[in-house]
Amino acid sequence: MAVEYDLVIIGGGSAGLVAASAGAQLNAKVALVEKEPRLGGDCLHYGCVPSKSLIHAARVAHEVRQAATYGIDASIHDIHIRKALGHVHRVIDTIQVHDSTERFESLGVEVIYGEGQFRDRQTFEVNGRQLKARTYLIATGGRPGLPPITGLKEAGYLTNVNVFSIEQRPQSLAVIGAGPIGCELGQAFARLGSQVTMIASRDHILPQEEPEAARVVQAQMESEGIQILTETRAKEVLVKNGQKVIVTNTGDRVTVDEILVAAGRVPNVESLNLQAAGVDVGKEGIVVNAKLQTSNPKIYAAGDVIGGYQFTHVAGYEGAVAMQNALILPTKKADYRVIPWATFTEPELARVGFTEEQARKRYGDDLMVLRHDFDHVDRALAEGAGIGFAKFITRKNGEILGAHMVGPAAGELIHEVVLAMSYKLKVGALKSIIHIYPTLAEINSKTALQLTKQTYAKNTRLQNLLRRFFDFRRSLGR
Ligand SMILES: Cc1cc2nc3c(=O)[nH]c(=O)nc-3n(C[C@H](O)[C@H](O)[C@H](O)COP(=O)(O)OP(=O)(O)OC[C@H]3O[C@@H](n4cnc5c(N)ncnc54)[C@H](O)[C@@H]3O)c2cc1C
Ligand SMILES: NC(=O)c1ccc[n+]([C@@H]2O[C@H](COP(=O)([O-])OP(=O)(O)OC[C@H]3O[C@@H](n4cnc5c(N)ncnc54)[C@H](O)[C@@H]3O)[C@@H](O)[C@H]2O)c1
Repeated sequence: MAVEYDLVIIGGGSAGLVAASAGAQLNAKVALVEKEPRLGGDCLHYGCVPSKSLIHAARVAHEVRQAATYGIDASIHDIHIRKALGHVHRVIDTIQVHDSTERFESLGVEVIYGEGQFRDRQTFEVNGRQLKARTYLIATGGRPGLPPITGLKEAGYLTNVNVFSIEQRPQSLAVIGAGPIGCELGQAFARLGSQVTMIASRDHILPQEEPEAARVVQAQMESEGIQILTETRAKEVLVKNGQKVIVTNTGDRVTVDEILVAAGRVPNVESLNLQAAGVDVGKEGIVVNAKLQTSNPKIYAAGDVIGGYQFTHVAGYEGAVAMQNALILPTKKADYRVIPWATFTEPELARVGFTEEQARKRYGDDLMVLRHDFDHVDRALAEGAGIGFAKFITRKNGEILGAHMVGPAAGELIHEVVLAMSYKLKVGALKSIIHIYPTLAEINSKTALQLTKQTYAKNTRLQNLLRRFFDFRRSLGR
């Protein structure tokens, strides 16, 4: 039976938009279904873009506070959160043009606004229309998860969905969850003048990261006046005298004006009637194989809705892989060997590949840990940013297994290592290219040089040989 579309994509966020634009440019007939009245998804409206824009405003405030260090008399009279959020929304509006309906329609994508559901394995119904496609891509993303905290709903709370629309800056803010959302926004609000308390379930913040790198961020946040309660879980929320009181498992009581919940994400699957389509859902989201096919091989899924690495760049990559498999032949496997990411706190924390612990489990003693501190990078010192370090984990032969950077511009600097890992270059390649002086990027060559230094320090035979060689040459007098 003939069908109307080559590909129907459900969800117009990072994964769906990449798939839609690439699919249409291949001349396939593509429809894109989006439940909100605009394209862009979480990243543009409630995630990466607003958070990084607010972080920028917060950094300006922080730098004004630091100005005296450089002999500049400056002070903050007031911080107008609505104006800071005005900057946030101007950035969103500017980027929205790139993700506009008109742009996608001009590429040949049929954009349909509405929330639909599968009727059977090949039919998706939206706005009373029955769409029939040869293949589908589900890219409906996720939403904030709500931990089981008694009284939280009744007391009211913020999440990344409504925090960028608040009218007033909370004088005091508790952040439940110390993952990337909690840390980025917690530090931003603290710098914008809120008294912030973070409730962290583990013994340090950012538990997905290399622990010693996460601790550098934690120390900086604490030095800025953020209170971090570690190994603590929010259990209950009470309302007293118009304030919210969080009762924790350790018996602490945190009294605040507002609560920001940043305690993980859940996939958007409920409204799609996936059972009718034969699509299985697991604990993390829609279950896919390496080619991003669901249990119904004509239906693909990509982005946050499949769990895994929940980043815009990964969603876009998965969208492209799924689109190619759906439209051409299902031969391409998603390759997660080299996936970088960064948390945009200050200092930034960036990572690619294994942590030291993961690498040790896999490679045992065939491991080198190379480290260089930013306080030995001249440019970092010049900029008053000599905090943090780079740590590369390699095999003894120089194969790079992972890299962790915490410090100024870490999210930019990590890309040199990403390139090396992607093209299977050994760590020596980072040492041997000439880096511009004085740049932050020198940290890459300086860290890579540690392999040579450590190897040489252990090789007493070579050291003795060289000593004798130079003794001999001096004895010749020429
Ligand atoms: C506060 C915050 C900060 C972040 N910062 C970063 C960052 O700095 N860098 C980074 O890489 N990642 C960041 N992320 C993660 C990033 O936003 C996500 O990984 C990314 O948006 C996932 O893209 P997606 O296409 O899977 O989902 P989304 O972008 O969420 O898109 C899903 C789309 O599907 C639509 N939809 C949902 N259900 C339906 C339905 N039933 N029918 C039709 N449409 C539907 C939604 O409305 C949405 O438009 C951040 C996330 C948050 C919350
Ligand atoms: N810069 C970036 O790339 C960036 C920024 C923000 C978010 N993201 C993406 O969004 C995803 C979700 O971020 P997130 O920070 O919400 O989730 P997360 O899952 O990384 O962290 C949430 C933390 O909250 C804790 N928690 C849960 N219930 C709690 C309770 N009752 N009390 C105290 N702590 C509790 C969890 O143990 C966990 O450590 C991330 O995994 C990341 O992929 C990326």
